[in-house]
Amino acid sequence: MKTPIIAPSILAADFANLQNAAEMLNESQADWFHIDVMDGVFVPNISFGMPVIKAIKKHAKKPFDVHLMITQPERYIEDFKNAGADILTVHLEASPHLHRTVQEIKNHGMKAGVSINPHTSVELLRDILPDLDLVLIMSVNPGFGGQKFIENTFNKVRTLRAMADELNPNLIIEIDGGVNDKNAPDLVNAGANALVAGSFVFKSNDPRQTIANLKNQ
Ligand SMILES: O=C(CO)[C@H](O)[C@H](O)COP(=O)(O)O
Repeated sequence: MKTPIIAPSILAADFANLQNAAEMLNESQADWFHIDVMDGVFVPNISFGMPVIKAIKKHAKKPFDVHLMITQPERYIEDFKNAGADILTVHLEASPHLHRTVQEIKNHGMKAGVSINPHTSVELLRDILPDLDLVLIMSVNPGFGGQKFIENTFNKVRTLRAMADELNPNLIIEIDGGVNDKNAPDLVNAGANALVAGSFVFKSNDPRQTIANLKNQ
């Protein structure tokens, strides 16, 4: 089995100790920091924004994989670049001119990702797929950590990997929501190559070991 990229989600960390969380991730086998930005409009929850990302960046030694769960994300591309984003992912459902948004992200020197909600068909990505570095498939309804993984995600990963083999073989397929040591191997076998894990990592007794286990199963 191929070794996946592991991107622990800061959403599940102790917000009063984000420096500790960053140092733990620096020392772990995590590949990226996953940063969830929520606006209370696109999703029914508010997380944090640019100032908090900048503060974490000061202590981080790995790329920032920033997932925008906000409406019209094109308004803030430069701000997230300045805050420290290396990969910027926007929702297909939130950006009416997605092609332009993706080009703008790349023009700002970041890798470009598009995310889809559980109800959105991967087929809707076909025409934008050659332009993307990453697709993030939500395996829970976005807005909250700690939810149950939606099993239909496996079908979506298989369909998307087949599309990517044809249109964009280097595409990173990232899964976000309810990821744990039970579903991770099957996700990778289905074609995913990046896994976000929030609660499973940060609520475990030994987050560093949990990350190592996810990476090396
Ligand atoms: O994007 C998210 C929520 O919208 C979180 O990244 C995702 O839910 C991961 O958290 P957990 O691993 O606890 O499910």
